[in-house]
Amino acid sequence: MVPPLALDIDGTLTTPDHRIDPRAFELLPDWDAPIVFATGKAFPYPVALAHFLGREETVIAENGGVAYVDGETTVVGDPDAARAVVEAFRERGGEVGWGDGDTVNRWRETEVACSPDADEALLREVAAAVDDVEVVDTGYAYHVKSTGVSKGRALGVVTDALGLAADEFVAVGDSENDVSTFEVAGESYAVANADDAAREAADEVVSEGFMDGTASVLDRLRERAE
Ligand SMILES: O=C(O)COP(=O)(O)O
Ligand SMILES: [Mg+2]
Repeated sequence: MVPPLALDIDGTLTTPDHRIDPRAFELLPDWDAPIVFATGKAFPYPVALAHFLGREETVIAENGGVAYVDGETTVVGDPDAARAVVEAFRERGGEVGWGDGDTVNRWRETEVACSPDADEALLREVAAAVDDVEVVDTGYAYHVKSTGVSKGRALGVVTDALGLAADEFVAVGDSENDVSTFEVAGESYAVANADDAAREAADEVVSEGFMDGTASVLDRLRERAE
């Protein structure tokens, strides 16, 4: 039997230019165990991915702020604190940086994401003045979020609902927001493009980057199961 998976999305199932790698549509629909998509993106993104892969919508969004399994949604974190930080950041001249419309934050319920082009030093300075709020850099955004909210904690909520233990899962990821997943999963892999925090936390750093790395892990898990 192949193991259940906890998969990050950006940097892990994508190409270097941020597209879903087409191999996700070959490798994941028939994976014969649960898959949890665990992302920093807002709730609709992993739901849509699971939907279009023909998988159960079992997802963690907003770095653990939102978890969805078996039709149940769990929301944790203090969105008002995150919004207050971003408001103060704006008052001091900072820009969230996604342009008009801002679909990155439109459906976000527990945190606020700023563009990688945003003024990181100013954002961190403003956030440091507020209790229980932190800034997490995924390489794709700076997330202003409640401390204590994490993908790893949300994975506990999801695995309980599935009647599984987190340590039965194999996790693949690429950044700081995957460290908590790596800590609770039974086995963890960082792809070659991973940041230092993810590399350090992973059981293994694979030699290929992005979906090449993830595909190599999945191949290995399948061979092992045979
Ligand atoms: O939304 C981000 O910043 C990163 O998303 P990810 O957790 O799927 O890599
Ligand atoms: Mg990622």
